[in-house]
Amino acid sequence: MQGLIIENLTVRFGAFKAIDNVSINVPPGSVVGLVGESGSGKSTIGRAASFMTPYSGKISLDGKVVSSGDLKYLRSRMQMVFQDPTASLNPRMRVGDSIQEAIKVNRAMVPGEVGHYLDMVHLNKELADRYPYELSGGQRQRVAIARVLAVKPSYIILDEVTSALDVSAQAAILNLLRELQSKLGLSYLFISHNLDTVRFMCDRIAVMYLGRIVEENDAETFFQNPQHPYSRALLAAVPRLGVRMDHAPLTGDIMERPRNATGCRFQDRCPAGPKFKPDRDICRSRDPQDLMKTRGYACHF
Ligand SMILES: Nc1ncnc2c1ncn2[C@@H]1O[C@H](COP(=O)(O)OP(=O)(O)OP(=O)(O)O)[C@@H](O)[C@H]1O
Repeated sequence: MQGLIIENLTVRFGAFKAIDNVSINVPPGSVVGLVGESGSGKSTIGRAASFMTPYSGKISLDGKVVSSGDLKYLRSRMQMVFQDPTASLNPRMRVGDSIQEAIKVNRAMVPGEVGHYLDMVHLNKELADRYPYELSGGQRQRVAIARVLAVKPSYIILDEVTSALDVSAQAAILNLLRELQSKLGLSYLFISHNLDTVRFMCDRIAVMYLGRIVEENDAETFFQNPQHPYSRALLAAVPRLGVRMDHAPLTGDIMERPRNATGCRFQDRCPAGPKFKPDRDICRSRDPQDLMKTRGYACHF
């Protein structure tokens, strides 16, 4: 059967059972959200599926059961992006070298490929010469995504990928991930405690509570009519919920980085216009109020 299929996964840390017999299926081309409060076991599922944590149970990718002996196969088909891009990028490696390293894991590099992957995540090719510390948090996360894309995986586990970013960078990264998903036909296991972002991103949602999945449903049903009392409590704890961009924009479009002296190509739509300084090369508005006024139009940076 096609897809990332996790069956009867159990993870123990000593006597503590962090994951208790969890099964979850990420069909090809879909985005499945994993939500739940802190400590419920979301990240442990992601780490176990990537063989970073020992587990019992069965994990298969497009019909092939994978084990710790199949790491090369697994890494070529499935990749993971973490909350903190600083931790996943080598601080001593220039951005371009870092992407090149990821490309060369499975194949020979084609000239211009580094630039191609920077382009895919909407970063200027000139950033290839910079070190991670010379980038913003949003730019670093884009580089982490570019590295993952360079391996050409079909499945990506995204673990709280926007949690460390400010609101405008969060919106831009979410838009980028959706764009890449539809363009490349990727499948995501999207781990988040933020129900707004989950609603924006996901087709299906699984709810974790104390190491177990207590509800799994398609996204709209989950938000309209949650079945489990814990799901209802989780939703009730959110002061305000957004909706998917297709219906009414939560995060809107992405403001492009200014490409020339005349500035951002969305400048005419940017209510933060007076704050925009073309000479500074970035949209200056990072104020959530501005984002709300713009219905979420957010600059990349
Ligand atoms: N290496 C470890 N050793 C011992 N216990 C661990 C380890 N990793 C995770 N745990 C425990 O397993 C449980 C699940 O942790 P996990 O990080 O998966 O939760 P989470 O839902 O991702 O939380 P958060 O949203 O805060 O990241 C927690 O009780 C945590 O303390």
